[in-house]
Amino acid sequence: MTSKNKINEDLANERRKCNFNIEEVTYILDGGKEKTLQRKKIEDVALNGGASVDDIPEEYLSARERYENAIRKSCIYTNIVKNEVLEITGIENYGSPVLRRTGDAFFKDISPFMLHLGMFVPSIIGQCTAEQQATWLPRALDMKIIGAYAQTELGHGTFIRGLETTATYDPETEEFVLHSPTITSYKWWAGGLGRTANHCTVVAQLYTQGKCHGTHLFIVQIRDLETHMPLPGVKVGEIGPRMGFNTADNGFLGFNNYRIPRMNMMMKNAQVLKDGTYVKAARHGKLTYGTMVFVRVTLVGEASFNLAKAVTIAVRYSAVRRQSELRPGSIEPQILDYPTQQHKLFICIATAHAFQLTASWLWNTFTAVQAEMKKGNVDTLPELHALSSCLKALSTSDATAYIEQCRFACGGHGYMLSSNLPFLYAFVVATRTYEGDYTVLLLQTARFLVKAWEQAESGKVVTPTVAYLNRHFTTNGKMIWDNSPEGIIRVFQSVAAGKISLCVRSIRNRITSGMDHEDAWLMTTVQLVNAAEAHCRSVILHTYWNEIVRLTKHSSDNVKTVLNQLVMLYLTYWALERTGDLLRYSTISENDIDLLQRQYEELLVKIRPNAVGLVDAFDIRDEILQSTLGSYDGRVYERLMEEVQKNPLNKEPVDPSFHKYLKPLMKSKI
Ligand SMILES: CCCCCCCC/C=C\CCCCCCCC(=O)SCCNC(=O)CCNC(=O)[C@H](O)C(C)(C)COP(=O)(O)OP(=O)(O)OC[C@H]1O[C@@H](n2cnc3c(N)ncnc32)[C@H](O)[C@@H]1OP(=O)(O)O
Ligand SMILES: Cc1cc2nc3c(=O)[nH]c(=O)nc-3n(C[C@H](O)[C@H](O)[C@H](O)COP(=O)(O)OP(=O)(O)OC[C@H]3O[C@@H](n4cnc5c(N)ncnc54)[C@H](O)[C@@H]3O)c2cc1C
Repeated sequence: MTSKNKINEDLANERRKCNFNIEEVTYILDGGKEKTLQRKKIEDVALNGGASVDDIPEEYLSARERYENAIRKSCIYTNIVKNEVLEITGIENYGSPVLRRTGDAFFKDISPFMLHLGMFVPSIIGQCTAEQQATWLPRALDMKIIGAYAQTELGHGTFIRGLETTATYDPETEEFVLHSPTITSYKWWAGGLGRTANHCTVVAQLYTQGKCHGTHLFIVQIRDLETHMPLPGVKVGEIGPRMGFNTADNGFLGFNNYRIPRMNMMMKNAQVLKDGTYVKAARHGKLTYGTMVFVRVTLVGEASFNLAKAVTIAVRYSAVRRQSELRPGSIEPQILDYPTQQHKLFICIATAHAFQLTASWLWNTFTAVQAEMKKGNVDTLPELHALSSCLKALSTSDATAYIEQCRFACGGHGYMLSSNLPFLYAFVVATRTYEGDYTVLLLQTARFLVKAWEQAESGKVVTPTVAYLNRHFTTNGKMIWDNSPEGIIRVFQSVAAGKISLCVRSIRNRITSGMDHEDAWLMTTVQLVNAAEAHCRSVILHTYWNEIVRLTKHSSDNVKTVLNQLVMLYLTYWALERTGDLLRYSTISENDIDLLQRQYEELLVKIRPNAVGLVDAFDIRDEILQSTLGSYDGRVYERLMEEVQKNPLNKEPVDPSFHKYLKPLMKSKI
């Protein structure tokens, strides 16, 4: 073995200690052995040409160079996908999580094509008629046209109904006239829009026959396909440097009475006929928000995957890193041996599992609701909206906090961009805001919860994810504390029910004392966000536990044990985090809390020998991790030094600025 492929001795030892079958866990996380094998096959095809094709790491490049380099790599990757990968997966899997995952080997930041695949293509699939799809989809999938999703404006992101861009139908020419009437109506933020896209989905207020019918979606060509020049009537550009997303050319866009054919309105859910007659969405008023629901659902998996990357880096690094001494003269321990370090990291492993299993479950719920909607039944849509909203909010917010925790767990080296942790953080922190801000989405869930509470109060049986509300009305007093997994979950559901109940009481009291409903709701929103968070926690705890029980039925004993330890760690961790709530809504005692604390600390000890095995089970290839601290071989210090060689600042022994500025300064007299 050369020193280049030698595995760090401490990491090798950790792998010898691991007592469970790593592949078995990988299969569970991937959703079955076949899926793992398929993923590995795709990764082999896509990455074996050497994915990270940067001579100079992208962080050293100027904004221009960085963008050009991102486009170059996007094209390399797209060609690999088009020519080789789609043969394995089938065209319908374009944009699948596996391709998204493999793409990370090419970009530390983001591909300018991400929004094309992540939102432009899904909006064609979800919002266009079959005829329109036949026109647009093959061209989009083949990258003959490249799109963005331009919804947010300078003045409005959250409040979609407040968007100002107008699309006015002209029956004379059978065209829509797109217009940006104010500065605040300029589209702002859309990824890929600034420099890359030649088309985009535009969300605009639809006017026909003198009446406004609210926001609708349109496919709009913005650049010439030969010259890439913006078309007359279109003003488009890049919005400027931002925290993360710096290779995504987020853009602005304005229209000056810009005309598009009638058939460029996405007409699956509502239509404008040739004569200008508006035909309303037959099924549900919010179906035009469908692309957002789809992306929120996928973001739960994104949160899991990115957290898995961060904790893989931090756990491997913590096995390699040695620091301090426990007793005078003793050998310095691996930092992974500190319980405080385990406390920081093991919850991240458990959370990545919890989110991955919840993401798969949510995806199944999403496809079931889609199937129902195809049959014309929209009854399950409100629950899906409530679920996808709160799960998107919590998973992105927790992942953000834990990725930062992983970075702190790596000390000074965690600040190096070459660790990849700062990139991961900047990417994930934005997921908390985009596709619906954290608070705003929890308030959407709260609306659903208050309604469900009222239904349960009137004796109606409510849908499964809030079934605990029916129980709330049949039991008296506080929930009896019980330290079993099912017991902890029940208590968390009682906490949620209790909080929702307090919200309803507050709203009613405020109305009784003279407020109108809107003000009473507004004054209660701090509590409502809190109640929606509690509800979502209970959903995650419940789903994680249920899925582990179901998925480990036929697992080997050691896999069962270690996955159970993790889910118990998760339940115990959250019980300890929420002792205030548990004291308020259950019969938990001081003594029970002491026991929980001890149980938690014992779980850290039990999980410790398997920690490296557990992160290996995420099976994230080095090319995808792109981290000096987290590679499989643990050559941390060597990689940090190798990276230094790529630093353009080190090219010459003396920097030209010395002669230009420093020396004159040193020579000058006071
Ligand atoms: C290289 C390979 C790449 C591969 C790629 C693979 C995938 C990668 C993964 C991911 C990449 C993606 C990267 C994305 C980047 C970012 C993109 C963006 O950010 S795009 C902009 C998003 N913008 C928002 O999300 C605005 C948030 N605001 C809203 O959604 C709404 O305005 C909202 C919900 C806050 C309020 O909407 P109201 O004002 O129209 O509605 P109200 O009056 O509050 O509610 C009326 C009723 O409608 C229901 N409702 C609202 N939204 C609904 C919905 N979506 N579905 C069903 N019902 C809904 C409500 O529950 C309510 O129901 P009741 O009256 O209580 O029964
Ligand atoms: C990296 C990145 C990429 C993006 N990509 C795209 C894209 O491709 N396409 C696109 O269309 N958009 C995109 N966006 C825009 C994004 O979707 C919006 O920024 C997001 O939806 C938040 O809306 P906002 O900016 O209007 O925030 P605001 O709504 O102005 O939020 C500001 C504050 O006000 C609070 N607030 C707002 N309304 C309420 C309320 N009703 N109740 C209580 N509190 C409230 C929020 O909680 C927040 O604290 C992107 C954004 C980012 C950061």
